[in-house]
Amino acid sequence: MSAAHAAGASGEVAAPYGTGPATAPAVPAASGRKVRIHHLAELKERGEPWPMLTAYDMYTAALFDEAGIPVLLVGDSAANNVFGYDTSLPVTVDELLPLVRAVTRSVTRALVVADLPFGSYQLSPEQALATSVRFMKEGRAHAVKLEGGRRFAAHVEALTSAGVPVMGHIGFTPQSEHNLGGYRVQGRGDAADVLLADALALQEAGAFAVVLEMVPAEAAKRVTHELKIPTVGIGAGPDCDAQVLVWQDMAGLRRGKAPRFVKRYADLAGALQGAATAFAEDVRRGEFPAPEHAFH
Ligand SMILES: Nc1nc(=O)c2c([nH]1)NC[C@@H]1CN(c3ccc(C(=O)N[C@@H](CCC(=O)O)C(=O)O)cc3)CN21
Ligand SMILES: CC(C)C(=O)C(=O)O
Ligand SMILES: [Mg+2]
Repeated sequence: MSAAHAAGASGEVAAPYGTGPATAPAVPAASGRKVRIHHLAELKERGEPWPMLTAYDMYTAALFDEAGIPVLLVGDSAANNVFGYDTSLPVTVDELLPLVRAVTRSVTRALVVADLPFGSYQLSPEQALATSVRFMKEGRAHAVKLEGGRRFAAHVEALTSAGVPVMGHIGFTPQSEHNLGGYRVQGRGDAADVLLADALALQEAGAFAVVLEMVPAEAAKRVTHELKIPTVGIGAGPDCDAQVLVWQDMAGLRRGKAPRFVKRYADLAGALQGAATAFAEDVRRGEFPAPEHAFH
């Protein structure tokens, strides 16, 4: 895939789902209708994989929405990818809320999921609900996501009972990186049974989907087949019902070594740095502004 194609410059970004000629789309792709959680369940039934990306601001939210990404995640990975922290642990609800608000303001159809940050839900189901209500009321989020399996089933239950759709997240859970001993694959060998038990508990508690991060492809395949709700993989192989990436990784804005599970579809770092360098040179040479950029 060319960079121009990947960036949508050609205007022919691949239709991501449900656009077969005679069949009604499972997700209201170009119709302008809002994506709902039942659409995602329908995609699983049809065996149609769907994409999810993070978004943290207006332009990315609007572009990804127009590109037909049905679900956007305002990740707590904003810690790393917006605020410049070295882990996702320090980011707060007060830091994430304005990003969630910017994204929900900028989409017409994507389902926007707000990631609950470390410390904002673990204390109790009540704390999880209070935080989620802020993301829904102030951020206008459509759903929330939290990390953890069986131990968080009560939290998920409290949210879904209150009308808050919940996406789970198991496998490698970055908010527990110090407990898990760093960025490591989870669910190898016997731990695959733990992964499945956690996934089933989240489904039972009412989660509408579950992220599987950095788990062996075989374990993710098993969980995907055992669950009625969709699995969303990141470093979890090809058999998940959906795939998610952090947008700055996918678009090559973040520099340095990307995790193995990342595929780069563009070189935004190169493009942006090239633009800034060209602008700087123009100004230093007195070539910008030209007459057409000035008022006469
Ligand atoms: N930009 C970005 N992308 C992400 O995918 C991401 C974040 N930030 N922040 C929050 C979490 C942290 N994540 C990460 C970050 C790095 C690796 C990583 O470096 N993985 C290596 C080592 C794996 C190993 O040691 O087994 C890899 O090669 O995949 C994995 C997950 C996923 N999330
Ligand atoms: C990587 C995704 C699943 C995430 O949780 C985040 O971006 O915060
Ligand atoms: Mg996250």
